[in-house]
Amino acid sequence: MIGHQNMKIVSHESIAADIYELVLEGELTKRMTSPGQFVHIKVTTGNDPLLRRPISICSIDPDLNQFTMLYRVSGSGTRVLAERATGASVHVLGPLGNGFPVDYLKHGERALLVGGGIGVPPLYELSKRLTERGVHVTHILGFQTEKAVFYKKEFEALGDTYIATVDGSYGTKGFVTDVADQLSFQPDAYYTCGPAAMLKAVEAKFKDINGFISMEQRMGCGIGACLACVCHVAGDESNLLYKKVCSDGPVFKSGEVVL
Ligand SMILES: Cc1cc2nc3c(=O)[nH]c(=O)nc-3n(C[C@H](O)[C@H](O)[C@H](O)COP(=O)(O)OP(=O)(O)OC[C@H]3O[C@@H](n4cnc5c(N)ncnc54)[C@H](O)[C@@H]3O)c2cc1C
Ligand code: FES
Repeated sequence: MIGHQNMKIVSHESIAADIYELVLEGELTKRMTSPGQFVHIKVTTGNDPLLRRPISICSIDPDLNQFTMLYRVSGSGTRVLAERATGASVHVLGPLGNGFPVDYLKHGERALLVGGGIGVPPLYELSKRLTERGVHVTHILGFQTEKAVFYKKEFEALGDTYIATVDGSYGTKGFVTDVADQLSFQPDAYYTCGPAAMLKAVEAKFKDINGFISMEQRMGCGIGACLACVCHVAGDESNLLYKKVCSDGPVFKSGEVVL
């Protein structure tokens, strides 16, 4: 159920080029149950910027009432967020949207998790949940360059982890699909989050396998009221049917929406 709360910053640090790890504490954490959901953050106590920023839930620790987000500084809102110090609080609305279906796969089955850049974070909590169920996970994580790589060790602790960088400075040179071409097994399902071009390529590559795709779209309200985030339903020739990424997604079945 959606709630909102001023949550305390218990840790906030830079972990890669322009990438920050932010740990927040508060009772709202107890409502965070599904990996792939996101929160809508008010980055300051004032009105500039006015709009909240959607950020994925990366990891949940219900015992400590804490959850972790990873974000990239890309514009005015995330720049302000990066200046918030440990001990301060930020107002959080969430958890929002529908996450990845963890129970789709059974014990002993194989999941392929494919993340690109700032689409990697929600796959971490997902991977934890899948491994807890006895699902074998393989991760393919794509970044621009070595300095942008994050959470490699964390993913390696859960399953085989392959890194691709566009400039070849770390891991395989190229895209996540270049690594996927070399896989020696066929996954029972795939889960993916990242830039639209990557999602399209992954969906095309695994067209015979069921997959779950988390979309990133510019958002306003985050709760299904403003229509800022709509995307078209696949196969709808009238082009009149749409889904709201914030409340119908952000996770959709492969082939469900136009990427
Ligand atoms: C469901 C979801 C999960 C996301 N998870 C993460 C995450 O875990 N880590 C992370 O770094 N980023 C994530 N993003 C992208 C993140 O929301 C944007 O990078 C961020 O809002 C940019 O804000 P800004 O102030 O830096 O940029 P600005 O360009 O100043 O933002 C201006 C406006 O555009 C919106 N906006 C800009 N870029 C995006 C974008 N790519 N997606 C959605 N809205 C955008 C902002 O929310 C704001 O309303 C996610 C987006 C969505 C939709
Ligand atoms: S952001 Fe308002 S409807 Fe999705």
